[in-house]
Amino acid sequence: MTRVIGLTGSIASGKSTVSLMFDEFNIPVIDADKISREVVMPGEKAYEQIVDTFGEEVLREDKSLDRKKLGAIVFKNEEKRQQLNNIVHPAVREKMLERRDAYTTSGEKSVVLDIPLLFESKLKGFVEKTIVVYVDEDVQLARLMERDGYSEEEAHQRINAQMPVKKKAELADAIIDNNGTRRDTYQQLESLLREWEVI
Ligand SMILES: CC(C)(COP(=O)(O)OP(=O)(O)OC[C@H]1O[C@@H](n2cnc3c(N)ncnc32)[C@H](O)[C@@H]1O)[C@@H](O)C(=O)NCCC(=O)NCCS
Ligand SMILES: Nc1ncnc2c1ncn2[C@@H]1O[C@H](COP(=O)(O)OP(=O)(O)OP(=O)(O)O)[C@@H](O)[C@H]1O
Repeated sequence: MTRVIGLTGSIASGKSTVSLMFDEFNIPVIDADKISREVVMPGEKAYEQIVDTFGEEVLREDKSLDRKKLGAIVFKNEEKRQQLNNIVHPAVREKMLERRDAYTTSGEKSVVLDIPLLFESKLKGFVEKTIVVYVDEDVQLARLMERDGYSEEEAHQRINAQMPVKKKAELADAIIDNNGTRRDTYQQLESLLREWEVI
C-alpha cells in the first residue's frame, strides 16, 4: 500500500524547500503549484476560461498568461480570486489525482502531494497524513518580500489570502518548524519519516 502524504504550509513558509528534500529520500512529489501552471497554458480549457473572465489584459504579448498581472488582480479582490479558483482548481485536482493514482498503481512505497491550499480547499481526503511547514509570521513576511520583491502591502495581501499558518499547524498530523536553518529543517523531516516508517 502506497503511503500518501500531504505537504502544506502558507505562502513562503518553505514547502518547496522541503519538497526538494524528499528527492534525497527518492520519494516522488506531486506539486500542485506546478500543475496549476500547466493547466493554464495557451490552448488549455482553463486558459480560455481565464481570458473570457478576466479579459485579454491578463495576457502577455505572446498570449501566455501574465501571472504578475493576474496575481495583482486576484490577491486584492476575494471575489475575483474565487472566480480564478473555480476555473483552475478542478483542473489541478483532476491531474493531481491522476498522478497520485499512477504512483499507487505502480506500487510506489510513498508519494507526497504538495498542496498550498490543502486545508482551505478541503482536500485532506486526498492524503493519509499531513505535514505543515511552519514559520513565524515575521519570518514568513521577510522571506516572501525578499524572494518575490513584494512591498509589505503586497506580501500581506498574499499571506491574508490563506488560512493563517498557525491554524494550519493545529490541523496537521506533523509540523516541521522552518524558522531555523535548512539543515535543522532537513533533520526534522528525516526523523519524521523514520518515525512514520516511510524510510
Ligand atoms: C494568481 C496566480 C496567477 C499568481 O501566479 P504567481 O506565479 O505569482 O504565483 P504562484 O502560482 O507561484 O503561487 C505562489 C503561492 O501563492 C499562493 N497562492 C496561489 N494562488 C492562491 C490562491 N488562489 N489563494 C491563496 N493563495 C494562493 C500559494 O501559496 C502559492 O504557493 C497563480 O497563483 C494562480 O493561478 N493561482 C490560482 C491557482 C491556485 O490556487 N494555485 C495554488 C494552489 S493549486
Ligand atoms: N530554512 C530556511 N532558511 C532560510 N531561507 C529559507 C529557509 N527555507 C526557505 N527559505 C527561503 O524562503 C523563501 C520561501 O521558501 P519556499 O519557496 O520554499 O516557500 P514555499 O512555501 O514553497 O512558497 P510558495 O507558497 O510561494 O510556493 C525562499 O526564498 C527560500 O529560499
